[in-house]
Amino acid sequence: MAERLRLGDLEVRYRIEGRPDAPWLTLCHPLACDLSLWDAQMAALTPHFQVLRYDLRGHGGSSAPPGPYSFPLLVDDLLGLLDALGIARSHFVGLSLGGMIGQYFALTAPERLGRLVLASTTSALGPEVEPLWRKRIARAREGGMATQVESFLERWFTAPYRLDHPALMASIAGLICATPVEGYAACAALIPTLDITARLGAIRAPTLVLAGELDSSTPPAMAELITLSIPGARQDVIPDAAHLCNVEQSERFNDLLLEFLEPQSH
Ligand SMILES: O=C(O)CC1=CCC(=O)O1
Repeated sequence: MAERLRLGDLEVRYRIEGRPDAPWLTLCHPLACDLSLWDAQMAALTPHFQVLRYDLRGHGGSSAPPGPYSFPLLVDDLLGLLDALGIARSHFVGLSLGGMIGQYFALTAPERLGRLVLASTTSALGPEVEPLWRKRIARAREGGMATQVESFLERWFTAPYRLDHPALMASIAGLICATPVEGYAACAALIPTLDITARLGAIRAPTLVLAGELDSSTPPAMAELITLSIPGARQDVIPDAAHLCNVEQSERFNDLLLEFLEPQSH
């Protein structure tokens, strides 16, 4: 069952599942989603870890304080949550926006981090994407989150997968529509500002970088740049997956997580 706690200006919704005696593993979701985005991982992870998943500021059941937000603020939220729950150290899996937060987390509080998985993410999209994100935010403000659904689903899943999974597409569309416009706008505005590649050499956590082979939002080349920048990082490309590779190829994604996180060694 999800719980809530207050951290300063933020009420955060989170869920803890898994083995109480096992190492902590924290899951951080993408833009316009919530903690349910990890549902397809839970059966594989909970026998081995104490899994914490939470809704980002401005998303799901967490509150949406007015923007602007910043990556350091999103990391403060995460650290506040870990502190409040008495979690000294956790592995971390972040996908897309969650992976951007993961890079900041690794640099800000290395002593709180075990192993790091950065999935479908980037260390810099480049200033040229700023007008695109500005337009998306403006459309969401004018017409609501329903205006974002079609293009998100097209970027997040391959066409054959969308056609074969209409009920799942409807449920993901529901997540997008349920995201408060303010929270979406404040988080989406951060994406074109990300420019952290030059700092990644300071990350010491063992790191796995995952990319969907067919991801047009954060293609494998962006994963490769992260992998080359973090000392000792490993990379895997997941075939037949677009941006939300943890959903579209959940079995392969879960296998790669478990292989990297080596739960039996704890
Ligand atoms: O939706 C996209 O195209 C890419 C994206 C950036 C941050 C995020 O969570 O998704």
